[in-house]
Amino acid sequence: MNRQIPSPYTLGDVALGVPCCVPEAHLQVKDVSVSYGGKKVLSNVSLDIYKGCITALIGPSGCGKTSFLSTLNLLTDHSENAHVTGQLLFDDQDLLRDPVDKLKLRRRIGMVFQNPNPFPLSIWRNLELPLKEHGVRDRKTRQVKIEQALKDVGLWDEVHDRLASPALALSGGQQQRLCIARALVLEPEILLMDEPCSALDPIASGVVEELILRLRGRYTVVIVTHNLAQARRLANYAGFFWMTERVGKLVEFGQCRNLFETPIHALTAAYISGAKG
Ligand SMILES: Nc1ncnc2c1ncn2[C@@H]1O[C@H](COP(=O)(O)OP(=O)(O)OP(=O)(O)O)[C@@H](O)[C@H]1O
Repeated sequence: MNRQIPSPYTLGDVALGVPCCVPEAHLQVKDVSVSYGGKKVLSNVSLDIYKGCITALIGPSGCGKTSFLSTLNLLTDHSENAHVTGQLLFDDQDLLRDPVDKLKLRRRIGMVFQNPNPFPLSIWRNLELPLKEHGVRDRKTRQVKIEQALKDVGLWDEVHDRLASPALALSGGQQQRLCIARALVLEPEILLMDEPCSALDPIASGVVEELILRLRGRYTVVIVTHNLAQARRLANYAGFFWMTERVGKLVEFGQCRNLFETPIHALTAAYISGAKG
C-alpha cells in the first residue's frame, strides 16, 4: 500500500507498516513533572506511548510539550537546571531511576529537531558518523544501512550521485529528511519529533509529512506540532497540553479522531475550535 507522493518528490520504496490496531504500550509515562531551576513547568503527566503508532502532542506555546518530549530520551539531562520526577517505564526499566546507558538509549529512542541541523560534513558522513559512534565497524554494513536510510526518507534518488557533497548545500526540506535519515540509520524503536515541519515550506512540509506517515507501524513516533490539521492527518493518538498558572498539564489524551471530533474536556474543544489558545 504505497502512497502517491506529488512529483517531483519521490519517496523510497518503503512498505507501509501495519497501522496501529491493538494498542501496546511501548513507553509508559507516570506522573512525570519537569522543573527548571526549581520552577515547575510541567505537572504530573501520565500517558502511554503506543507501539507502532503516531502520537501527536498539541497545545499552545510554553505549555511544556518540548520539555515533555525531551524527557522521553533523557535529553533534559543536558539542561543543568532541569529536574524530572515520576516514572518512565521502557523495557522493564524506569529510565528516571535505574542506571541507563544514555548512548544506547538514544540509539533506541531517536530525536529529530525543529530546525534541520545536519553536521557541516558531507551527506555520507552525516550518516556514517552516528553509525561509527555506535560501534558499527564493518564498512559494508554501514554502506547498506546508509543506503537504506536514504531510501527510507526518499533522498536516495536525489543525492546518490553526490554523496560526498556538503549536506548544508541541500534544500531545507532535504536537510530535514537527511536528519530523519540520521536518526533512522541507527534503527531506533521510537522516534521523537519536535515540530519537524515548522521550518519548511508547504511542499517540503508535505513530503516530510508523507514520510512520517510511512514510518507508522515500523516505528513508534511521538511528534510535537502546532499544526492541528497535521496532527489530525498523521496521528493515531493525541495529547492536548494546556498551561494553568504557568504550569503545563496534560488535559486530554486519547485516540486522535476522538480528541478532535468528540473532545471530552471543554478546554480541548475550545482549543481545537480556535476559540482558545
Ligand atoms: N532549559 C530551560 N531553562 C529554563 N526554562 C526552560 C528551559 N526550557 C524550557 N523552559 C521553560 O519551560 C516552559 C515550557 O517550555 P517548552 O519549550 O517545553 O514549551 P512548549 O510547549 O514546547 O513551547 P513551544 O510550543 O513554544 O515550543 C517555558 O516557560 C520555557 O521558558
